[in-house]
Amino acid sequence: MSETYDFLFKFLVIGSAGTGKSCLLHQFIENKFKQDSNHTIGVEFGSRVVNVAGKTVKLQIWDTAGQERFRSVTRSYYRGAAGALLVYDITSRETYNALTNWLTDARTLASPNIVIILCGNKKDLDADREVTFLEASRFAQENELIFLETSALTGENVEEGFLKCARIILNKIESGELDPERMGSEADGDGASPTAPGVFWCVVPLSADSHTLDHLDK
Ligand SMILES: Nc1nc2c(ncn2[C@@H]2O[C@H](COP(=O)(O)OP(=O)(O)OP(=O)(O)O)[C@@H](O)[C@H]2O)c(=O)[nH]1
Repeated sequence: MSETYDFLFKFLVIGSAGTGKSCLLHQFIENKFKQDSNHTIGVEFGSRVVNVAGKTVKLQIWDTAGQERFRSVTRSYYRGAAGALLVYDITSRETYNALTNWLTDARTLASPNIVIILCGNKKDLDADREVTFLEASRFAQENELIFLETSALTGENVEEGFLKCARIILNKIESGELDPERMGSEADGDGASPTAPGVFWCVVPLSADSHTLDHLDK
């Protein structure tokens, strides 16, 4: 089925294993919690068309495996991403401590201008919290990230995270701070323009249906 949209944004979901990346994507696409989520092998993919500030935006979202052994594979999917959800688990300091490495990867392999939303996931498990809201807010401020605590289980702030990211990218395009053509060329690394007018940083197939979850490398 054909669909029309004004912009196409490639998004990444990155962060350590077990933080809830696949569940966040599933909640955003399917509007429900993914029971029995297994470790992602390589990369999974989902897309959804949303309305942001009067524009139709197709989000193509790449959910990457957090396990170290897949790092070289997942890194190859960063190119051309306009936005990212950087996820840690509020009940695991280890996943919080790994954020700097993930951030470096996103800014070097995708783009220094990539818009990143920091998600402290599993907000529903407040009793087991190892990372305070305040320290993560400070980290976000120091690293120019937008910060939200989310719960893929209850759905709290999940929609907000993806939509906020899309809105910021759109604002930057409309204010001229981001130039889709120029950034697309840089991100693609081959000097080519985006494939169609209004398609921003498109390096992914255009044929995927909206509201689907496709499994790659599985
Ligand atoms: N309580 C709670 N559990 C969650 C939440 N999100 C995910 N989980 C659980 O956390 C575990 C890991 O979730 P996944 O979504 O598979 O984690 P991931 O980050 O995709 O993991 P990798 O694919 O290995 O990188 C699963 O047991 C989920 O049920 C949440 O918001 N709250």
